[in-house]
Amino acid sequence: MSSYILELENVNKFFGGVHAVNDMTFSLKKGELAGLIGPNGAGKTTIFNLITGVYDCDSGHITFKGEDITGLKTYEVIRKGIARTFQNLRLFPRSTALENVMTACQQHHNYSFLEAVTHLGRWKATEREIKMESLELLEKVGLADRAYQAAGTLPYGHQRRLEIARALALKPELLLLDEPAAGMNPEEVQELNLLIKDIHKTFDLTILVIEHHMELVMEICPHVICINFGAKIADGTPTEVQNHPEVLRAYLGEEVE
Ligand SMILES: Nc1ncnc2c1ncn2[C@@H]1O[C@H](COP(=O)(O)OP(=O)(O)OP(=O)(O)O)[C@@H](O)[C@H]1O
Repeated sequence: MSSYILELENVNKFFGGVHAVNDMTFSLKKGELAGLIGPNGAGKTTIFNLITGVYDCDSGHITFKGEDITGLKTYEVIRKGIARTFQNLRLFPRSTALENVMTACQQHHNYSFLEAVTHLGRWKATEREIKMESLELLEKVGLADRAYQAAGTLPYGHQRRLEIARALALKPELLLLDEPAAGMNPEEVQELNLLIKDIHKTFDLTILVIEHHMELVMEICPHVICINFGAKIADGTPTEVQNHPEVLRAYLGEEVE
């Protein structure tokens, strides 16, 4: 069996005339903390959408833990052990932070429809368990004191942390983070770096993080993949990628942070 947890093999995706993902091939080893970088419109989010079944690949294969997951529906991909956060937050803004996490936690617990509507049987004990688990996750991401606040009223940086807690509630083996630092100030970015490193270790996760800013990725990811115009242009250590002529060219005219 392959030692890779995730493998993309010659994956292609077109949107009309736009070749958004061009013959993409890369692999992640189990337990890696890897970064996917590239300029605006390079195809990073589309790759996440292909992995998570939001879009179908036009050709190529995606393998997770040795199993071909190409063409699976999003809920099936989640059940296999892949969770993600979104560039544009997808929280339930009127629900509390706790409720947002509990909703995701419920995926892993069983009680019947009848038990749910009557609040009898396994329902009470399970709900208690889900609440405890969710509170622990909120604590992990530094939001314990915000548990009962409506998600939509949390500061932006906190909402991003809440999205991470919600993704962790799905108990993934592979976590995909789509620009988790977007909209954060430098201090928040530093705190986020520590959080990503911490959850990577604590939850024994493989993490792939999309980042437009090189600095964040270079600081926390020992493995970096750089793409431009849908195609991979570099794949290696931060130093290898940072000094790669095509990467420098891709970022030329953009601020290399
Ligand atoms: N649903 C869609 N329909 C049409 N074109 C799309 C769609 N999604 C993405 N694209 C196009 O595919 C290309 C890659 O977009 P994508 O969002 O994956 O890039 P990105 O690297 O994530 O960019 P950013 O850093 O700005 O988020 C772009 O040209 C984009 O306009």
